[in-house]
Amino acid sequence: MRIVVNNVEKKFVDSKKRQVTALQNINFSIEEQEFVVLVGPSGCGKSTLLNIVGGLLSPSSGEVYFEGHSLGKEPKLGIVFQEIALFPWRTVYENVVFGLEEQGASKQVQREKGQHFIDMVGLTGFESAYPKQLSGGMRQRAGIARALAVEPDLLLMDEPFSALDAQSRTIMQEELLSIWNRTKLSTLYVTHNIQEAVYLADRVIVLSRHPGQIKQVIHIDLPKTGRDQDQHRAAFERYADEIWQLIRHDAQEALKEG
Ligand SMILES: Nc1ncnc2c1ncn2[C@@H]1O[C@H](COP(=O)(O)OP(=O)(O)OP(=O)(O)O)[C@@H](O)[C@H]1O
Repeated sequence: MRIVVNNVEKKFVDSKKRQVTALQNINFSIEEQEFVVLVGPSGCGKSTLLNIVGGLLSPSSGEVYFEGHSLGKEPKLGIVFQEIALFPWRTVYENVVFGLEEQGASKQVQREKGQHFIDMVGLTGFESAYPKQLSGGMRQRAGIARALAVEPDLLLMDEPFSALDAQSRTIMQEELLSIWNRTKLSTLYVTHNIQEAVYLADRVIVLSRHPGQIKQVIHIDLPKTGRDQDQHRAAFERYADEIWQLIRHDAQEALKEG
């Protein structure tokens, strides 16, 4: 399935009743089994765009559609946010199977799929733990398992590791890539971390701000595994530098505006 974002524009009214154009003229697609990363400075509209693709916000104009999707059947989405919205009163297992329950899956299907994805994210043995008993990284793993459990057509991730310390973040990036290599889910991933974008993406979409527009699209022509190995270091840094040069000015402006 292919996800098409066609001429999307989003306007908000700010606290001073002024109209703000958060996104303008946004056109791109996410191909089947493609990992697309949206990158850009603070306030460029990354989260707004992800929420529009996920149907959580409506565009002011334009549309998002799922090509090759059977009519009458809603596409399934898996969403992972920065602050994982796990239910505190549910165990890891109960959180992971939440979407399956909503879909009306049988208890047996819930058990099989729930355990499969708990194992996949490395939480075997923590099925009965409650979110408050887990580290930040483990909570994100549970959130990812919950998103994967519904076997989504599209996985949406909004800065899923930004609240983690640097080491946990690196480990989670590696694990996400390994999970992705097994599931090959079409993914839209938001970050303002350039290294993360180059490490994960098939394609990086760089947004500019005021209004948020697509500044450039960069294909990362590196193998999907081992991008951090020595032989790819020079190319990796070239991509990272190219993206930084595109963002630099906007990032400085964003900083001045606080
Ligand atoms: N509900 C809202 N009402 C008014 N303005 C909004 C609303 N949501 C977002 N905006 C504005 O739209 C623009 C884009 O915001 P958005 O949160 O999508 O950016 P972002 O790139 O995800 O930022 P960050 O990296 O800081 O999370 C900003 O100028 C923001 O202030």
